[in-house]
Amino acid sequence: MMESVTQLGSSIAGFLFAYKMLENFLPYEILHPIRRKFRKLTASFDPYLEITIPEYQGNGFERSSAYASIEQYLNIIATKQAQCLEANITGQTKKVVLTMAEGEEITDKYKGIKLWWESGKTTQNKQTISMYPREDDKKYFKLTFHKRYRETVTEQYLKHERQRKLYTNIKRSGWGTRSLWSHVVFEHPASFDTIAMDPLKKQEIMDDLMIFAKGKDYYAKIGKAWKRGYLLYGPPGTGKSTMIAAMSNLLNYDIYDLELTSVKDNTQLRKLLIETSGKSIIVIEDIDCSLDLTGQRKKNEENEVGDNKIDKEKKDEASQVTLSGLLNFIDGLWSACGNERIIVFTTNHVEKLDAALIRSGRMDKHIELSYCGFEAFKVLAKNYLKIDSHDLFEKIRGLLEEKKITPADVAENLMPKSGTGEDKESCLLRLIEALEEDVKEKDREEAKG
Ligand SMILES: Nc1ncnc2c1ncn2[C@@H]1O[C@H](COP(=O)(O)OP(=O)(O)OP(=O)(O)O)[C@@H](O)[C@H]1O
Ligand SMILES: [Mg+2]
Repeated sequence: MMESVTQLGSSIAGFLFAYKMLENFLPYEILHPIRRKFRKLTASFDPYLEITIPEYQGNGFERSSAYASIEQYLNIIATKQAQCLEANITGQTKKVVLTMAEGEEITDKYKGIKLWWESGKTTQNKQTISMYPREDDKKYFKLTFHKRYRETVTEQYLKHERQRKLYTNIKRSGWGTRSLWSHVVFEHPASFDTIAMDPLKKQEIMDDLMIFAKGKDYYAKIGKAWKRGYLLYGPPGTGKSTMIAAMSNLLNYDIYDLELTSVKDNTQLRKLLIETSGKSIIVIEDIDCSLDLTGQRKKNEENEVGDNKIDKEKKDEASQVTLSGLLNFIDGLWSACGNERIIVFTTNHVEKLDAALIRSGRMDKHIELSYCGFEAFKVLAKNYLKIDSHDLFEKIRGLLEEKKITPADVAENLMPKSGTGEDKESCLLRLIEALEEDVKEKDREEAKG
């Protein structure tokens, strides 16, 4: 008896010793299955570390931004691999669609360190009642790497300089994801420095944003969801989209550009919004055009009962998102799961918007972007011509008081024509000419009647 115990003991010791020796030589691909089988036994010797990143964090309603960015990151790696794959399939015109089965792995390399990513899910107790339209399965990513690289991986690889992203809800399939969003890296030079508008108003907006971004404790104290809504309105070319880019650059937030017309219905809208991550700006541009938000839709449908089949099919393809669906999102789910998010609506026609949509509490701040005043002009002159003053400024000041011109048009006139070596004065003169031309036109129109 004693003998067999000793024997068993020595064979375990032998196994562990062999394992310990082998781990330095055996590739992970071979070692990995052994590890899995003998996990308990080898735990203390295991040279590999695992880090798990669950999809939902905190109370379970907050999609982790780490998970979201890993998903996107792995998508890029997988797409690159897919491109190689695609090149090998001659005569195949169909796109290779990569889907990652559970437990499947993808490898990555960072500074020569090999890393393994694995996607998986744990199935929750089906008896729990979910109030939110979220699946019961908890998805996660698992990263495995050799212990000796712990510091490099956690301090550098995982904190890899965060590139900001611009997400759109144009459907694309990808690696291991059923994500409704696709993204590109967001690089836009706009900053509040270069935005042409009244300096006091600009400062007020910047302060508002900074207070929001630092307001975690404040929002928690007053029991309010950490979110803020901005309505940017004004004519085309006054800098609404530019300001959104500047906001993202100021706060280091991702942008989710939500194209409402391609959202199927309210359910899909909810899904999209739940999939956004914290520290982000959700943008709905041209809110007045995106949707028939005035309740007209229902009436139209009633009138068109007798429509022929083709019309009906067309209508079915159209977005079924309703004003109340959007409001529910802003007030309901949004409050429950949307922490550290900014929502921005833009419109050229603020007067057309449904009062319910813009009542305060939904849109916290209304910002008007308007025609170019003298202060705004000075910012543009600095941006484009690198000047703070010029003899012609006074003349321009007078003309701007008389004439409505958008910052976009001023910018267009001020920009030196490339390759012509145009000097600053000719640029200013071109602007003056454009303004005078417009003033003359206005006079003519007035004279006509
Ligand atoms: N206030 C501004 N400050 C600096 N540049 C501006 C400003 N407004 C417009 N521009 C310039 O004009 C271009 C168009 O502006 P932008 O796209 O931001 O306008 P918009 O208000 O979003 O218009 P639209 O209503 O048509 O979407 C920008 O690329 C930018 O160079
Ligand atoms: Mg715009």
